[in-house]
Amino acid sequence: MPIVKNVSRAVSQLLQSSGCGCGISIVPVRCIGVSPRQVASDASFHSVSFSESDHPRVLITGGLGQLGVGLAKLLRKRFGKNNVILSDIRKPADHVFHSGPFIYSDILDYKNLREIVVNNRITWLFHYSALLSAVGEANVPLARAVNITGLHNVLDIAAEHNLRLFVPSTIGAFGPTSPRDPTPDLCIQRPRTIYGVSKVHAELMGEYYHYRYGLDFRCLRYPGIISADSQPGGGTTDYAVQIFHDAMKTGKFQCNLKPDTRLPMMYIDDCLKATLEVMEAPAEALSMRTYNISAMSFTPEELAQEVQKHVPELQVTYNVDEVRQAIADSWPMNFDDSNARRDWGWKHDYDLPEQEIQELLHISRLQAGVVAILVRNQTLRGIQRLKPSPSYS
Ligand SMILES: NC(=O)C1=CN([C@@H]2O[C@H](COP(=O)(O)OP(=O)(O)OC[C@H]3O[C@@H](n4cnc5c(N)ncnc54)[C@H](O)[C@@H]3O)[C@@H](O)[C@H]2O)C=CC1
Ligand SMILES: CC(=O)[C@H](N)C(=O)O
Repeated sequence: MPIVKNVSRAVSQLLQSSGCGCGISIVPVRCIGVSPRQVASDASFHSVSFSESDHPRVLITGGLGQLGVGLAKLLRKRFGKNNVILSDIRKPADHVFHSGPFIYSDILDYKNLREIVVNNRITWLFHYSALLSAVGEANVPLARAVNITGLHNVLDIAAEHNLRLFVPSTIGAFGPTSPRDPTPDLCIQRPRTIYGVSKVHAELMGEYYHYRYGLDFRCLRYPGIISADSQPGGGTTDYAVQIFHDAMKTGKFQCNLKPDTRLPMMYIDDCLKATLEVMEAPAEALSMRTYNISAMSFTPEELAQEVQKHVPELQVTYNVDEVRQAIADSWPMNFDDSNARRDWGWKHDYDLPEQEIQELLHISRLQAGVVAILVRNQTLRGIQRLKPSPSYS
């Protein structure tokens, strides 16, 4: 039985354009001063643009989505607040704006992105901007621009300025002809979404730039990510976040996938930990540049049963969204991440249920004014309705 150790805040924004930068439709003209083609073909595989004793200076693109704010928090703890710049095309919430450097950056604006990298002497770039699977199918031209043209901009700038570059890929980079249970790192990849196609493209382009120009490209294929205090951006796995909000807010949850749809999932802390670990791994340890990472795998029915142990009144119904279901049916059911475990010691912390609670992890207020008590263990253990905490008001 797969379990989640945390409970999420806020409602899902499935297919909501504002959460995904869908207002952006112009692809600016590129202004390349130094093409990656001018990078020496015998350049070192290792990015050495900063002294190993220094902290990296980090830029996160698309940082206001589900994962970026948490990543910034983790990296700031590690490298110092002012060494990590969060960027996006959206306006940050007050608490995000005041938590560390934030800058506007549209990844489709090559010149602006380059300026930011140069002026801030960036050495590591985490490229999180993307349109996810469901919103991508709803706006293919925009997904193509953001996920492919944007990636090209980032790759060129990273190569020109010797950055260490992290680009996340996804279980969505596989398709119906890939082995699904489990899915290894190297196998047929013929995804049938623009999201998946753009992610395979990112994997291949990143690896090409690595071998051709020496770009220090690192990539993890994330499962669906479950988070407590951030909203999902319009993907197929969003239901696994939404169920917690609905359990807390209304006691009713309508799932848009069939009850037996099994997908790989991961708690956000594991995802961000893996991201930092692979970026810090010595280059010699990396036998590949794109790795699967895995933690748990569950179906909506299994997750609902687990949540109902804690919220017995939760009513779950199913109203299948054909687009999402077709996507989910083509994705891996279980992910083989043995290469990551062998090469750089990847190990997840949050997994199938274990009965002992270790410690209270986190308190998050939901929109409805209730508070979820989140416990630290491999299981979702307690949800309580409390008055809003003043600290969140
Ligand atoms: N959340 C998940 O379950 C998974 C996420 N990933 C990948 O991780 C990365 C981050 O994911 P999330 O935070 O969930 O995505 P998200 O959809 O929540 O956030 C993406 C962000 O990109 C920004 N963006 C859109 N167009 C932009 C542009 N032109 N310039 C700059 N920013 C732009 C949006 O404003 C948004 O804040 C993505 O690349 C995604 O593909 C991979 C697998 C699973
Ligand atoms: C698994 C992903 O890449 C994302 N959450 C999506 O469902 O599109």
